[in-house]
Amino acid sequence: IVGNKAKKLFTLAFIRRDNQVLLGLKKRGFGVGKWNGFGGKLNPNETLIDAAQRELEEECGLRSDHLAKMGVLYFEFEDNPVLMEVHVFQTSDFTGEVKESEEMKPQWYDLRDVPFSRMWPDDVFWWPYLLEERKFTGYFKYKDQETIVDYVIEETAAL
Ligand SMILES: Cc1cc(-c2ccco2)c2oc(N)nc2c1
Repeated sequence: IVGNKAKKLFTLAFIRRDNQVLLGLKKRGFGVGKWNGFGGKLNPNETLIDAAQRELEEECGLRSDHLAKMGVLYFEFEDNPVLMEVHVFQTSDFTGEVKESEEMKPQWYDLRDVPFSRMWPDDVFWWPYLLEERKFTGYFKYKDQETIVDYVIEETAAL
């Protein structure tokens, strides 16, 4: 399903604490106005973990040496040649103080109150895997930032 489009790597990290998850409200740029995990593009010569750790610290002030790989999500937009390959990480083992950045306004959410209506529409399909610590691989084709026209999600043995 991922054909031969040019793939661009991104990271996405979720911080857990007790029955809460830390989300960030994107203040500008891609996905502005949506709550999401923390992440972004890789710099040249950066590994996925390096990039995930860097973006986490830049966007919310927290650091972790224990980011566990939870899933890979592929996103494409109908009118866009790029295939986004987003590597999803999670940890409850972190240090530092939560701080707002220019990119993100962080806020703790109870897992029973996750604001899915103000997040990317694909999240409802894979968050159950994330919360149950089950590895997943997903593919979502978007028409626009609110409309999914096609998707596949599956549990993945090894990532
Ligand atoms: C199309 C799209 C992109 C991202 C993304 C970009 C960088 C990191 O993640 C998403 O994140 C989530 N939760 N849905 C997403 C959809």
